[in-house]
Amino acid sequence: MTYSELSEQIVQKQSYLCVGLDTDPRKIPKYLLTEPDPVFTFNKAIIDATAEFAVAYKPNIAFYEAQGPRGWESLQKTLDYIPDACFSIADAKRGDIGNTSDLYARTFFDAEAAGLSFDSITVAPYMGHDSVMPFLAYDGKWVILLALTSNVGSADFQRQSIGEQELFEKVIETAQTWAGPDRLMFVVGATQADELSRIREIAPDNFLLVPGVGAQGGSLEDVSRRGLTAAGGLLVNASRSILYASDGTDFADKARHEAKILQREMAQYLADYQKK
Ligand SMILES: O=c1ccn([C@@H]2O[C@H](COP(=O)(O)O)[C@@H](O)[C@H]2O)c(=O)[nH]1
Repeated sequence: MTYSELSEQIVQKQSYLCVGLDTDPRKIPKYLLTEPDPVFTFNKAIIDATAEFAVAYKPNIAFYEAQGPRGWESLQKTLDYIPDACFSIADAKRGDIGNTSDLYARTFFDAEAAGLSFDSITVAPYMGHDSVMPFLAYDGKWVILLALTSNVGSADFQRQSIGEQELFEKVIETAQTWAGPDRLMFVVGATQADELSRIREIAPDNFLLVPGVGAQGGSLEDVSRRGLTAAGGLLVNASRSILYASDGTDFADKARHEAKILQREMAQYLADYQKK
């Protein structure tokens, strides 16, 4: 999916909601466990219930890898089920020496390798340019680089000063020499909304993937007021608050309700941005 197609989806749906598919068999409604593939059955219902309000879906790969071969099968079926109009994100947080990153990129981008062809993958920047480049070798695919993450441990390294900058700023600035905003996004936690104005100064056009609203307590309003751009520029993720809104037979209805609440709020922030 291109930058302008993503931006058009945001306008069309009046939403920049990314639904995180962090599907844990221990948390899904018990009655689904008798299904041949409970994780896929759950994801299918969640996607059907939320597609009207979401522009992106983000399976977190850990939840699938933890299930072994069955998990990979659920992941592949889930990716195939995500509507073409929606942006898909493999939240895999990969990155290694180039030789190895190349295989990670093949795994998530080349359908002929592992059966998966995500639009994008999250990548850790710690090993530098040659660990990221193999992901950028795939035309039309996106790298979403961890910049300022939502967890408290982000202070350990990402907030450390190096010269005039903090490390996350250096990551954002340097990575922009590797690819343009049409191929490169950054992860910025919703819990870090205070830093968003500063981040927008150094990355005015890049989309930001923003996890941390809902279960982690980040404010959608703060993120939106500081992070929105003319193209939208945000994908705000919510996983647990949508997926596990109910553990009963009404789980999909409740998920839809939660997604709709977030979309309604987003529509308001988009309208406010246009008026600025
Ligand atoms: O900084 C980060 C980077 C990634 N995540 C991931 O996003 C979702 C958040 O889930 P919630 O249930 O909405 O809290 C999850 O997959 C994380 O691994 C993040 O939270 N923060």
